[in-house]
Amino acid sequence: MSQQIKIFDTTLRDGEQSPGCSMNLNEKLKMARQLERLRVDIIEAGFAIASPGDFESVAAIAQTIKDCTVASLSRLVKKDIDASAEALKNAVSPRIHTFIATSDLHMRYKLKMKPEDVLSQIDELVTYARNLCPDVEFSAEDASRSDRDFLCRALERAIRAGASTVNIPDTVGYATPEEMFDLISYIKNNVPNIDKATISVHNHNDLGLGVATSLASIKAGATQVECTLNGIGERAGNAALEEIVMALKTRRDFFDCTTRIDTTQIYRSCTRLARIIGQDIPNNKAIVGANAFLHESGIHQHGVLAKRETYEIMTPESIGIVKNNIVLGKHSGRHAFEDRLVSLGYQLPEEAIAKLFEKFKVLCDRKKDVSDYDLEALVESTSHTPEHYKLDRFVINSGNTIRATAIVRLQIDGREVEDVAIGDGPIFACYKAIEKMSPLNLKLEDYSIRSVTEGEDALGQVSVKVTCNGKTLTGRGLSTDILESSILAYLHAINKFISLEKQA
Ligand SMILES: CC(=O)SCCNC(=O)CCNC(=O)[C@H](O)C(C)(C)COP(=O)(O)OP(=O)(O)OC[C@H]1O[C@@H](n2cnc3c(N)ncnc32)[C@H](O)[C@@H]1OP(=O)(O)O
Ligand SMILES: CC(C)C(=O)C(=O)O
Ligand SMILES: [Mg+2]
Repeated sequence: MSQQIKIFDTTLRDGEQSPGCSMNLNEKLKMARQLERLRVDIIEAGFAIASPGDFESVAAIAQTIKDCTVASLSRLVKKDIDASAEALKNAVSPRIHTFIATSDLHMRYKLKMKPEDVLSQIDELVTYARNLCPDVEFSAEDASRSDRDFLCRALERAIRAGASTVNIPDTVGYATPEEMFDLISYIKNNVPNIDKATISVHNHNDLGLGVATSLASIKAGATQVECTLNGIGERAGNAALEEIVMALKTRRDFFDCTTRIDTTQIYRSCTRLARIIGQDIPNNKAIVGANAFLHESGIHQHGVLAKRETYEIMTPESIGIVKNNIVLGKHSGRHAFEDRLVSLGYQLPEEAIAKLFEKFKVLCDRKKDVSDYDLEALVESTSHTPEHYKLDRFVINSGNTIRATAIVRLQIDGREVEDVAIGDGPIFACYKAIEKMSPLNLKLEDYSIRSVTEGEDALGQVSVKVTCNGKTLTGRGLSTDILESSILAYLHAINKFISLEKQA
């Protein structure tokens, strides 16, 4: 019988450790609901001790998600474990995930602990975690660079203390696929009672091998794999969920493994994440890149026309790319609009649908046909952040021989405010005018624009990264006018800062 592999998604924890990928509470909840629809087995919701915001997100996800286990990360430290247990107290299926490094390098220079003390800490604190939660995962950080026999002793002690999952991370993406295969085989043969625990892997992508080492580990007998959507994560990222899942599905003949994943939710999950964090998926990204199912050259086109399988090993439909024959536009009514939202996987409250329908109608005046991409962009860019700063209107004077001048009028908490500024280009003139109206000390770190759809009336989505008081947040704006999208993106980031400050 095929082996079922558990998919442990850490987009909201390790993924969020990726620079510029921070998400606020609403964004994390939105992603967690999507991960539930994707049917991952475990959602790592955060690191509860890390900050009040992280604690709150773990607690909210634990409370909301019913069909997946919800995990919170903790160092092998009492107060971290307590924070995880507390944040997870309302979860249907909670998991405390606790870790400590087992490599000489980490123990000596980072933890400044003797190996024997690490083992005692495993005995004491895995037991402590197990008394607070029936499901405990233990990770041996930097396992792939650890002394194998010491690693086996650490895993043995963790299982004896009550861990039901032992995770063998390739923390710095150093291992080759063959080495990971050997390591998992060695652990299976040398750790007493290993059959009482699920063997998991968590592989990083520093050498671009994260997916390959994960698949090799599965081949050797690991039955849980930790991964993230789009492969986001610390440094070069983690193994990409969509690549692992589709490799197992497409090459079932080779791996003989299944997952619980609804693969038709993959495309939606990856694009939704990309929109939320404001990081585009590269065109050539495996599975979900824009080019993944395109055929450019004549010989390939000829082959695909003759028989699709000549150049396609999976179908776009299998990851949820669907063509729709009902065209949404200015003459569409609320029923068709709502129906399309549901088919795109959005279950929204009445007021949210009503607000979106209004925006949809405004968009229809500017755009002939509204595609699924437009609609998704509209939903994703509809801010759940209270709009303290709202755009009223703007006027720009710009040209190739003059510096740009922008007059921007805002509603700030209902008050009308206007200012003017000169800048290098129209966008930066607008940003300067906004900065003059705000007491915040804002610094634009990154700006990117992309066309969400095609044609003259395409929607332009602007993503900005802005730093203020040591925090970096992203903002997104969407419009058929790129100057308007740019202003909306900046205001979105400002509104997020203000909401964060009000929460603190
Ligand atoms: C491989 C990974 O992805 S691990 C997860 C990485 N993620 C994060 O670090 C994000 C969240 N982290 C944080 O918010 C903070 O680092 C906190 C709240 C956890 C700790 O903050 P601080 O108390 O200020 O400590 P700081 O981060 O500077 O240093 C880490 C401390 O934890 C210790 N530590 C690190 N890992 C572990 C562990 N697994 N178990 C026990 N102690 C550990 C370090 O030795 C160091 O101890 P010291 O303060 O006695 O020198
Ligand atoms: C905390 C552990 C599982 C981790 O993220 C790593 O080792 O990369
Ligand atoms: Mg990691």
